[in-house]
Amino acid sequence: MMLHFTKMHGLGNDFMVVDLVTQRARLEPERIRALADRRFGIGFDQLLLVEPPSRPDMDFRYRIFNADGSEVENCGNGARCFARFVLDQKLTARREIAVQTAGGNLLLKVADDGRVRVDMGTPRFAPNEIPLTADTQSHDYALDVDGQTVHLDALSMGNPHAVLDVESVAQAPVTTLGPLIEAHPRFPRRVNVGFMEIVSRQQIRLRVFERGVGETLACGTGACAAVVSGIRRGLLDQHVGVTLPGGSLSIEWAGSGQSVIMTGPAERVFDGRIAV
Ligand SMILES: N[C@H](CCC[C@H](N)C(=O)O)C(=O)O
Repeated sequence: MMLHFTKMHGLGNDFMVVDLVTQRARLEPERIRALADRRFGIGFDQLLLVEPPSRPDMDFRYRIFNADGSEVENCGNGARCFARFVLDQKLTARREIAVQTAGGNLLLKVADDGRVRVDMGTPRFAPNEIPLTADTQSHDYALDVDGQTVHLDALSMGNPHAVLDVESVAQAPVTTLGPLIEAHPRFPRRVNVGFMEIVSRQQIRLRVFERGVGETLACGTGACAAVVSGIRRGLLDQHVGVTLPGGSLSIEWAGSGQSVIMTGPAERVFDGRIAV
């Protein structure tokens, strides 16, 4: 069968987006990996499947799969592209959209200028909610990584994030340390690894080695996790600009028990169809 899709990106974090409201398809992990291949397939960081909701108070459900075929709980850049997609496809006319994900429910608002504001829910810090093997909750975990001790913060934005402070993202060991932490045994479901350079109390630079993908040009949940980590350690103010290799996001967090608010762009690149 032929499956229609739209290629989209949020600051260069790119997606294959599929409407499974008006189409039917079942994509196994092996097929997702093949479609994600940037030479033999379409090429993407994540696959986003748009489905009808399973609850009457929600407008849609959206499922997220990394390029390695693993299904995950949340995707910030994907949420913005999802909102743009359902409006462009006329699957809704609402500019405020409630969507279910495996990691929790999100509220999306599409502005007239096309930027999307996402209520990303509240961060979670308990080790068993990240998940992270640890005796007590902290914002400074010491991990033995290949014989060296690495200090990091860790939290959940629905999906797991580790946050490391670095002097300079340009010199950060993203490609060497990133995969070692991503697969570290103390993160039983693996982890996304953010390398944060604090520029001021209102500005950071960030690079992210994403679970199931590798380094991406941007990571929305990673930007949320880094800002939350900086705020809770007293290093950042409530509203922070995050500069990633693919562009900038605005992140706000008013503190414990409050939602993280992310605002940024979402772009369509092309429509296509592929045999599945
Ligand atoms: N790699 C992530 C999912 C995608 C997150 C990212 N693309 C974003 O914008 O939040 C994980 O395994 O949890």
